[in-house]
Amino acid sequence: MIELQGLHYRYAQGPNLHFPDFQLGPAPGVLLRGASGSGKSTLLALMAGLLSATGGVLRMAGSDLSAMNPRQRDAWRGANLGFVPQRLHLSAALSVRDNLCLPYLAAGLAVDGARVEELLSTLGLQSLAARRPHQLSQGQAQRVALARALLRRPRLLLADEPTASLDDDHAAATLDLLQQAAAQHGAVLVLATHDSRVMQRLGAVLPSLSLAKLEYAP
Ligand SMILES: Nc1ncnc2c1ncn2[C@@H]1O[C@H](COP(=O)(O)OP(=O)(O)OP(=O)(O)O)[C@@H](O)[C@H]1O
Repeated sequence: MIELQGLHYRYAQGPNLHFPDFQLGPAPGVLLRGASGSGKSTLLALMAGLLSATGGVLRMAGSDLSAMNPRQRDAWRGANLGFVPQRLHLSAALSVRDNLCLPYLAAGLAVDGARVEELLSTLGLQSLAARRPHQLSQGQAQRVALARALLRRPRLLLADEPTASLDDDHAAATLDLLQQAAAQHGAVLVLATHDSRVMQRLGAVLPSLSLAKLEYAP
């Protein structure tokens, strides 16, 4: 499902990041761990097909992303990936329900109203569907972002530092929700974090891919 071999990425004005070889066995997901600046967000962007590797192999859900051009990666992303970003990027002008319709419209697809209602229901958002994002708590807004990520039945669910700005109780609830939602919707969870609370809560359930100190190009 996920395989890294000799993967590296060089920023034009920055470091040459080398990622460890890795293969995800039969597990419900993986934790991307490492200190600040070790490359977690970069690896997540490579895994999401948003960046193109400088070299090496990156296989995700049966596809070699490193061999695709940007257009192929865009198509792959739409079909296979749900992304919960650190900043949720909900549209302030739209209701919760319309925020969930937006990805279909942006992709030029007909809105799957039944799927929108299903996610509103399974994520406990039905009573909030007419509200706008500023009328939600942070946890509720995060659930909307999670629902949005799951809309198109992704095989992979990527989350970037989902507990970064949360207190202990909300962090625990968010991790449980991500894990349950991924399992319920049949997606493999990839969670980037440097939060030790994530390790404490999910370390026994999910294997880790630990990023080491940066290696700069000679
Ligand atoms: N656009 C860029 N240009 C040049 N260097 C960059 C760029 N983006 C990131 N870097 C560098 O690449 C390295 C990895 O950054 P990255 O954001 O992937 O780390 P991270 O582990 O996600 O950090 P954090 O936990 O602080 O978010 C850092 O040294 C960073 O300074």
